[in-house]
Amino acid sequence: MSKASNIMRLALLQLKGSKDKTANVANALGQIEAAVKQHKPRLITLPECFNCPYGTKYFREYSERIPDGYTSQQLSKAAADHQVYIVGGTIPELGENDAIYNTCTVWAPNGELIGKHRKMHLFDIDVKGGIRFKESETLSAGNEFTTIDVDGHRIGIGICYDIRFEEMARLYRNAGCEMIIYPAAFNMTTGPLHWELLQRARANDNQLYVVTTSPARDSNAEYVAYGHSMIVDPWAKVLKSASEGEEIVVADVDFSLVEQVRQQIPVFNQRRVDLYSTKQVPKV
Ligand SMILES: NC(=O)CC(=O)C(=O)O
Repeated sequence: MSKASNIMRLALLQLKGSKDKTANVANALGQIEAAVKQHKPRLITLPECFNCPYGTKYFREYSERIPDGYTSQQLSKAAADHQVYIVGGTIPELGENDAIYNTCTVWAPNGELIGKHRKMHLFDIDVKGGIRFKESETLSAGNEFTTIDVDGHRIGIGICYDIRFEEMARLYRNAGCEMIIYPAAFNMTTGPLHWELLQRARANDNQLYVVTTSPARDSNAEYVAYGHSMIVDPWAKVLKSASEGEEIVVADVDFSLVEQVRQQIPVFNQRRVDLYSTKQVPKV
C-alpha cells in the first residue's frame, strides 16, 4: 500500500487493572472512546495483560480464544465503531492443545483482525532481593514474528520481555519496519534502570520508532507495573512519556524522520560484513 501520510497520531492508553475482567475491558473501552473523542488518533495502543492481573496463577482462568472470545469481540467492535486501529495490548490466549499464550491482537478500522502476536521470549527471571517471575510455569512461547501495515507504514509487534532481544528488533528493521510497538509491563526492579534505556537502544540501533504501553502502577498489586508508557523517535529521543498513573499519551509521529536518520547516519550501509556475519535466516 502507498504511504497516505507521514504523520500518524498515536494514543497510548496506560490503564488501571483489577481482578475483574469485565471491569477491565469496560475501562479500556471507555478510555478508547475518550481518546477518540478528545484526540482523534489513527492508532491506539493498550497495555500488556490489560484484562487480567499479571501473574502466572491467573492466566489460565482469564484465558480466551482469539478471535471468538469476549475481549477480542469487544476490541473488534471498538475499532469498527471508532474507525481506528487498535493494538490491543495483550490478553491470555487459550490456544491449540490447551496451551496458554500471552498474545497481542491488532484490529483494523473495519473491525478485522490484522495481527496476532504471541510473546516469543517468556519472562523467566530471578533477581535476588528483587523480583522472581516465571511465565513458563503456565505460558507457552510464540514462534512467529508479526508485522502489520498501517497506511503504508510497516510496524513490528513485540511484547515486553521481547524488547530485550536486539536480534528480534533487527529482524523487524530488516523487514522494512519503521516502528515497533511493545505492549509491556516492566516492574519496580527492572523498570527504573532498563525501561527507557532499552527503548532508546532499540530505537537508536535500528533507526525506527519504539512505542511501549504499560499498565498504570498499582502499589497494592501483587505485580507492581512500572508505568511510564513511552514513544521514542528514530533519533532515540523520548518524544512523549506518561507518569505512573492512568493516563492517555498522545503524539503525532513523523515517519519521514526514519528515512532522515537512516540517510544521515547510514550505519546499515557501513557494516563490515566482510568481518562479521549479518545473515538473517527467519522470514518476517
Ligand atoms: N514483564 C516482562 O515481560 C519483562 C520485564 O518486566 C523485564 O524485562 O524487566
